[in-house]
Amino acid sequence: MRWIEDQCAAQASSPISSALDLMADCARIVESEVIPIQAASGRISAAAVESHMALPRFSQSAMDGYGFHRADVAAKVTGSFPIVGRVHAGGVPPGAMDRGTAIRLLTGAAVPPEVGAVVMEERVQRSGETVELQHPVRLGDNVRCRGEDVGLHDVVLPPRKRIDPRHVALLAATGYRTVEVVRRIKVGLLSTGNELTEAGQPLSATSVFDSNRPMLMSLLSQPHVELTDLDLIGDDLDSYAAYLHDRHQSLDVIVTTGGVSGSDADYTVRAVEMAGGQSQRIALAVKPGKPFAFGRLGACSVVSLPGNPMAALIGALLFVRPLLLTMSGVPQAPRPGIAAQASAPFVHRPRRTEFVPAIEVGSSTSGIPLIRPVSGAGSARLMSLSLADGLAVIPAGETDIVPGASLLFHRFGSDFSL
Ligand SMILES: Nc1nc2c(c(=O)[nH]1)N[C@H]1C(S)=C(S)[C@@H](COP(=O)(O)OP(=O)(O)OC[C@H]3O[C@@H](n4cnc5c(N)ncnc54)[C@H](O)[C@@H]3O)O[C@H]1N2
Ligand code: MOO
Repeated sequence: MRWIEDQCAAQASSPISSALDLMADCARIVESEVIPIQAASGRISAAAVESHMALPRFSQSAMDGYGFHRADVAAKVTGSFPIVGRVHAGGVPPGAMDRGTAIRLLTGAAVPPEVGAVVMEERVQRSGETVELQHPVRLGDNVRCRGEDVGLHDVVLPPRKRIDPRHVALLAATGYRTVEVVRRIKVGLLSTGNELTEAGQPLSATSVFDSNRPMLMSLLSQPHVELTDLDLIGDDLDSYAAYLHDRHQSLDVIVTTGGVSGSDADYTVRAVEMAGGQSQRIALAVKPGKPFAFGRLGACSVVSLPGNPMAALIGALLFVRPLLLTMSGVPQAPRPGIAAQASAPFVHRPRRTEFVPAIEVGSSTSGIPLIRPVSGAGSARLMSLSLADGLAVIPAGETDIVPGASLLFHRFGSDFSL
């Protein structure tokens, strides 16, 4: 395992990328499994899937209408055509079709090879068993050609791609019933702190409800993740270490919150070590979210996030979700975000990249979203966070942001899927 002690020693705090690099270096890509395609939405493909067929497999009518001979279409013949047959979707076309005739075709029907175009039924006059074509049509009109959608051997599912219902449809249309996906990453979540109480249990005068674990359970409840609730752990080093030792073998990742900032009452790093693993505390140049640790217990990665709720959320967004994708073999993509403009000051002390809960208040004359900080935000506060539309990012090197200045903004919905 490559640690980053040198960097930490050189800088009072480490950039976000150091923690990501450290985790990526240690992350192992998990195995794959084969599952029914109906269950594959949200899972990550393990390998490229090629089509064994062209789509459409045969030329099809795109409309309910009439097919005309390609020689007549090419010669722009109009007038009255006897109807010599009828093909519905799934039906088999009759034998060879002569010039000067028309064939009734329903949407999806196989188009006989002689047909050069299909004319919608609304565009012709039908009387008895003849059809009147008043205007010439173009070759190929309303015909779906064999292979125009998918070619034989086209990749219908790229590797390491998050599968969604569109891919499921494409797999089904090309005849697949199952697909090979990355197995779900087994993640255990625990909260630490003697002050914490499970919602629904009586509170003592100085205790607080555990909000981090429910928050992270819902944040990480994703199709490519198999979550285990590891409950609340009190501030007792021996039992914390014994618990980690017991539980880590069946998990790929343990995420902890609280007890990581390094005081004599913060047990997480020591508990990982006492359980037989290693853990590295890193002071990150991120606000909120500075105290952080990453370690290994056997094959299980242990990500330790700070206890303050907003800091825990930022840590999970910045580090835990990317780690789970890395373990699924998905290459890290730059975090999305949009350019926004400050409509009010953002107070910022340099040194840490700051994520500020912000509200969209409109857009500038050039269409750029205008944002202002939510009042009363803080690492330990939840109301301001829940009122925000997203997080504004103030780079470590900046000072206060003045109205009119540009800012990167991550919408909770589109950028973080909250
Ligand atoms: N002397 C220092 N004190 C603190 C530092 C520091 O650098 N030096 N860092 C501060 C920062 S920044 C943060 S963030 C917190 C993180 O500390 P810990 O990770 O050790 O977390 P705790 O001390 O256990 O808890 C902090 C705070 O959060 C509440 N908490 C914890 N877990 C939960 C939970 N599951 N649900 C709801 N609330 C939770 C806890 O009660 C505390 O109020 O440390 C600062 N201190
Ligand atoms: O950085 Mo702490 O993580 O501000 O709350």
